[in-house]
Amino acid sequence: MNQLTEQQLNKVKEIVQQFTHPTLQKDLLALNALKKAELAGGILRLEFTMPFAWNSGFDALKQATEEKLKLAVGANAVKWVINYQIATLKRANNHPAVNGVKNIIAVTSGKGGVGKSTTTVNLGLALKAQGARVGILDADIYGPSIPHMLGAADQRPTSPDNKHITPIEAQGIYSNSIGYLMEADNATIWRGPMASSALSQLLQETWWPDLDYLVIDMPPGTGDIQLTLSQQIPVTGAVVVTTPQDIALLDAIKGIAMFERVSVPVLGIIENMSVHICSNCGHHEHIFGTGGANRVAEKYKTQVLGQLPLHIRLREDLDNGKPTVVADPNHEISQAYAELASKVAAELYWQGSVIPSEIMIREVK
Ligand SMILES: Nc1ncnc2c1ncn2[C@@H]1O[C@H](COP(=O)(O)OP(=O)(O)OP(=O)(O)O)[C@@H](O)[C@H]1O
Repeated sequence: MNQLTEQQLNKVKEIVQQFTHPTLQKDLLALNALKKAELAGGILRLEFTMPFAWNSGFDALKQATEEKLKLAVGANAVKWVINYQIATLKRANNHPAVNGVKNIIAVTSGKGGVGKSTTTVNLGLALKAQGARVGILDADIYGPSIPHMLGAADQRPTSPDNKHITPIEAQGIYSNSIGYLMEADNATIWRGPMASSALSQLLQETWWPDLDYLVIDMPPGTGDIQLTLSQQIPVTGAVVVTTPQDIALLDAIKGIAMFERVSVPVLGIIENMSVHICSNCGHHEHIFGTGGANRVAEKYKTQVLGQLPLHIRLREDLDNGKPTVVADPNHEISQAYAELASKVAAELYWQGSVIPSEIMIREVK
């Protein structure tokens, strides 16, 4: 039974409305996120529904408002509930959706070796930790490293109906990769014009479970394959991974230009190896310089979504098949990915337009 008086309910709403967070461009009431407020047996029960993965924001909300709420309604405790009804957003070039997949995030880089796969895996896992259902498609034909990074290199997908491939479930997310289908050395035969059509086929013919976000590790570079793929894949938004070095930044600019040419929205730049953190003493050192990604973002009217450190732990955990985000969720690296994931999920929502007919309801906690 709801024992809140109208006055108390208004007070609760006011406190919720006043909460601000970097991921919110509208307050929670304007977003229609507060679905229920009830007081029973001294416990205030608040139920929210959000259109993008928001567990970090929810934690911040609890921290900032719990004491005020208890005081306002005379409750002993607050029971917090968050549900997700993650929005499906408009896809580039109005492509039809991939079965089961609400939103596709393409992780790209203008050149190889900047940490695109590292970013894909940790971003995917961090999006899951933010409350979303996540898949990863490894489209990096030049080096399909995702199976190894997820500790699933020995697994092989099955095809129960001889038409579709069942993705591999590892670390709580679903993945598919050319790396699962053939030995690493043979993957190179996928180069050339057949690569892009084969990759589109892999995307379409994977039996994805219901996913809020499918993160795609795109092949590095800005050549024909990348261009064709960007045109073929129903991308919601692309992110460009770069390092602070000038040369990598120049390649990032080419990447941004390529997406603009094929009308794929660029969510922003992710600066990898932004600062070196010494694993012995924790000292932070900007070995590749500072501010470059910010300058490019400003010039090309985009934004820096996150800055990830260069840290030996990141590489070691990936080599061991247990990415840092799951191996040590409280590590400062994992915190940086959590921040990145909540920013990516929020930006996707705020920059996109919702396709109402494709909304599905799902309870998470
Ligand atoms: N921030 C980081 N800190 C420490 N090691 C990193 C970091 N980012 C990437 N690495 C390591 O650098 C190597 C290359 O990274 P990764 O495979 O992610 O690059 P990539 O851009 O996907 O490469 P390619 O484009 O050639 O596929 C890997 O061994 C990875 O563990």
